Amino acid sequence: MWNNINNKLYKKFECKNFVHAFSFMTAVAIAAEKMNHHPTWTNTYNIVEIWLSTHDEGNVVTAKDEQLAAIIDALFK
Ligand SMILES: C[C@H](O)[C@H](O)[C@H]1CNC2=NC(N)=NC(=O)C2=N1
Repeated sequence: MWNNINNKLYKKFECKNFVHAFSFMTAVAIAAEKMNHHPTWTNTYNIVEIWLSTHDEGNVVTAKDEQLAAIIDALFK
């Protein structure tokens, strides 16, 4: 589940391996680009950590972040 930490939605995804992590990130990147709303993230081998906030609104959580979070959850398989 996503946690609201310091005005960012945060979630840690544990993937099977690096290939799974990177294919998940690729799917997220395509979705993010389509909605012109982009994650802040890190990847270490099978772990993908994601933070979502809206820079244009002064780095707060907006409906766009909630929307992207739901899409990301749906893409995690
Ligand atoms: C110019 C461009 O449309 C904006 O900077 C977009 C791009 N992607 C973005 N992504 C996020 N997470 N927040 C934004 O406010 C944002 N704004």
